[in-house]
Amino acid sequence: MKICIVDTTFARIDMARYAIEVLQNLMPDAVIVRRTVPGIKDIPVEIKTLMQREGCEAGMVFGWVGRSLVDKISYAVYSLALQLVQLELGRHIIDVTVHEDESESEEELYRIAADRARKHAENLYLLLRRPEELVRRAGTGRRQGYPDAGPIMGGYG
Ligand SMILES: Cc1nc2c(=O)[nH]c(=O)nc-2n(C[C@H](O)[C@H](O)[C@H](O)CO)c1C
Repeated sequence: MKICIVDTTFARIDMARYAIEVLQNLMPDAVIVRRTVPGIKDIPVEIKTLMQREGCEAGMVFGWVGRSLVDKISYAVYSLALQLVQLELGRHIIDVTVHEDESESEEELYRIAADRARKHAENLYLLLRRPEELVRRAGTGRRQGYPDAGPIMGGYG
């Protein structure tokens, strides 16, 4: 089992290292192949060609989006491209992205980034190895980077 990972030099936190720790713990048999590109718009072609060349079962990508409108437009373009790559390959590529304006505090941004990377690595493990556990978690308000929102209990319908 191979997992492909692509991140960027634009990012201000090494998010991939947190995800790799979790993946190695949950899937010690998995081989992890990692590449780094300048920014998010360079990720789609890199993750696609890497997954095709390496035969990865799935991928994870780590992006950092700046505060400006042009940054956010770049993210929208990248996000669509990533969807197309997943559809073309028929493979999951988990998109771990931190938006720099999610917090004014660098400490909080660090916490968000590490939590999101770790939880999405667990999500990838569940997608690949424990799909029934994800079904069990349906509708439970899970979040990455923040505490879970939790489920809205019945009794309203
Ligand atoms: C405007 C902009 N914003 C971001 C960003 O928020 N995050 C990021 O990772 N990269 C950004 N880039 C750079 C592009 O992703 C890419 O690296 C360059 O256009 C070179 O291909 C650009 C050009």
